Amino acid sequence: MVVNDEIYGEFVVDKVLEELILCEPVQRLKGIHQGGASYLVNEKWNVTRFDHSIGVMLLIRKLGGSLEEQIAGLLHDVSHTAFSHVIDFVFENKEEDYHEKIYSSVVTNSEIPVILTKYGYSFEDILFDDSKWTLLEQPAPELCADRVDYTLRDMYVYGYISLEEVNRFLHNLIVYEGNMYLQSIEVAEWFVRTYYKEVIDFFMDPLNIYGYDRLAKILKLSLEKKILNLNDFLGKDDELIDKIKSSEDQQLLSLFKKLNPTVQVKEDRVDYDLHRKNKLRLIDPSIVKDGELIRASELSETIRMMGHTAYEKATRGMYVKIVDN
Ligand SMILES: Nc1nc2c(ncn2[C@H]2C[C@H](O)[C@@H](COP(=O)(O)OP(=O)(O)OP(=O)(O)O)O2)c(=O)[nH]1
Repeated sequence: MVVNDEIYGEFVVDKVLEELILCEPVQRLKGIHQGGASYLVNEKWNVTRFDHSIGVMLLIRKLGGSLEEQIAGLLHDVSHTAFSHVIDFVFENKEEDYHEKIYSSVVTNSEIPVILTKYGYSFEDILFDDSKWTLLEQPAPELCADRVDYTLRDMYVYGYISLEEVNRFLHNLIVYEGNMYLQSIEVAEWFVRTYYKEVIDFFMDPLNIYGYDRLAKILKLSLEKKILNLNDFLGKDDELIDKIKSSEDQQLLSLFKKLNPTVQVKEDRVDYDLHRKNKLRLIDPSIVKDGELIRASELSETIRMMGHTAYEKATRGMYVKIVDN
């Protein structure tokens, strides 16, 4: 099977990956938007968990990761519920990790174990201990395939960075003692700037904050009214919307009308209708220099400044005034 990705290019993938890509739990991710409510307030903010999962798998492969780690990368988000992280706002889950809590049950109850067993792999060994996949996941503030892919993909597709810049970054990325690092401080500065465009400017864009708030309210109310049950969240975004709309509940229908791309909102810290904080996400990648690892912030005043600004903005949160909805 040939997989074509707009960031990493074209690759022929192994039979086991092909079967996993085509299985229902992975295909379902085509109907789960990466940015949750984002596509409802801006049609262009439409990256899916499928695009990201393929990207993570290919980035691991590009960096020489094993087939097992590529499998773990492809499947790492398979338990994301409809609208991705919006569920964390429905349940006021500050760790934003609902999908991780249900991961083993979603995988175990799917066809994934049978596929992996058929190819001689143990699904528990590959999928239930991320700590051995050092390219796939690393605690912040380091880089890892998950964090790098969602940043490059969202920022490239939404028009904030060019493919040329992405390629310059990818050429600078190396694997050292099993982890990914950068070699140049200039490239580290570019990535840190891009990461904060993603997790501060984009996540905290007043329109995104508004979309998350409205959609979380709609979903919460739909659960309370028993129009949705928790199992429905294992379906796709559109299926949930259809189920809510077909209930013909007037309160929910009128809330939905106010969730659309013509809404106008702005930041206003004095006169505001909503305020929200996201999980704090900070980045400070290590650089490999003469066989030694040095944190980028130790080498760059610019990176220290960007970190302070991001910390301030994230801990203050976003105050949103609804201008017209
Ligand atoms: N618009 C928007 N998108 C979000 C928000 N939170 C997460 N996302 C989307 C954008 C990214 O593509 C992606 C990042 O979340 P993931 O579940 O893929 O990564 P995770 O939270 O494990 O990343 P981390 O370890 O914290 O770097 O999800 C949010 O509050 N607003």
